Amino acid sequence: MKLIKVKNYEDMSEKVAEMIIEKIRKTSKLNLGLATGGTPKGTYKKLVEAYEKKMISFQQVTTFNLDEYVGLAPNDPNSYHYYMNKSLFDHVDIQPSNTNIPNGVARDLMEECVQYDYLIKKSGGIDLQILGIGQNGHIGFNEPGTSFDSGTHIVKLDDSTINANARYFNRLQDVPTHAITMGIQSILQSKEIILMVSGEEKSNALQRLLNGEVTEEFPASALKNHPNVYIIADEKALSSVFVS
Ligand SMILES: N[C@@H]1[C@@H](O)[C@H](O)[C@@H](COP(=O)(O)O)O[C@@H]1O
Repeated sequence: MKLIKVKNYEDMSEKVAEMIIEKIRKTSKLNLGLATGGTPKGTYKKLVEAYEKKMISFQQVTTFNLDEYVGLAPNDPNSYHYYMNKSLFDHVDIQPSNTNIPNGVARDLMEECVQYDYLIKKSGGIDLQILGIGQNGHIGFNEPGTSFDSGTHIVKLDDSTINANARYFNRLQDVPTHAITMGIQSILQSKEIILMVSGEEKSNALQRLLNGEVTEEFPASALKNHPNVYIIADEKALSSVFVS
């Protein structure tokens, strides 16, 4: 894992947007893995700005999102479909048919999981995967204890995740209890991974990732088994990290 230190959220967003822009320019057909949550929002804003300045086009980009809440339809303002449309897809020239997000209201959720992994495989795999991290070390919605061999699957969210994500909902009771997420193995199959970490509330997770052991009890530690991971972390996120 290569650690790139940046000053703050703004610089992290800028840096990751630059890395994505470079990839889009260099690759004739890019499969881009995307994350949601507060962390990548600034990056999506920078990508929209770059598109508006005609610096990039998304015509040749296909996207695969990591996860979606079970039970939230695409037009639900708290769904990750809605988030992606409002944060990125509605503002750039990506073909809607090239955007993929697990369907949290699929009639057969198990089948949806199988089909999602099949779709990624059929498209040639993900070239670059963007990730955030949960305070408990989750990536996507892979909670502690998830097998490193997991493909896309349905998860019951940890109470700590429900509490952490409640800030995006009107009421705690509105946060779904389950989600559909790409598995650890699905994530590790990506050719390159960028993990974004910003803010003090992520500093313990980053400390454990950098200095702790590889264990299914801390899902992000699986990234240590991948040959091509960049961690872009800001000063607040690095505030608990012991430098040896
Ligand atoms: N499923 C998402 C993750 O993909 C995200 O990386 C993480 C951190 O979210 P945030 O960036 O809002 O802190 O939690 C959510 O639960």
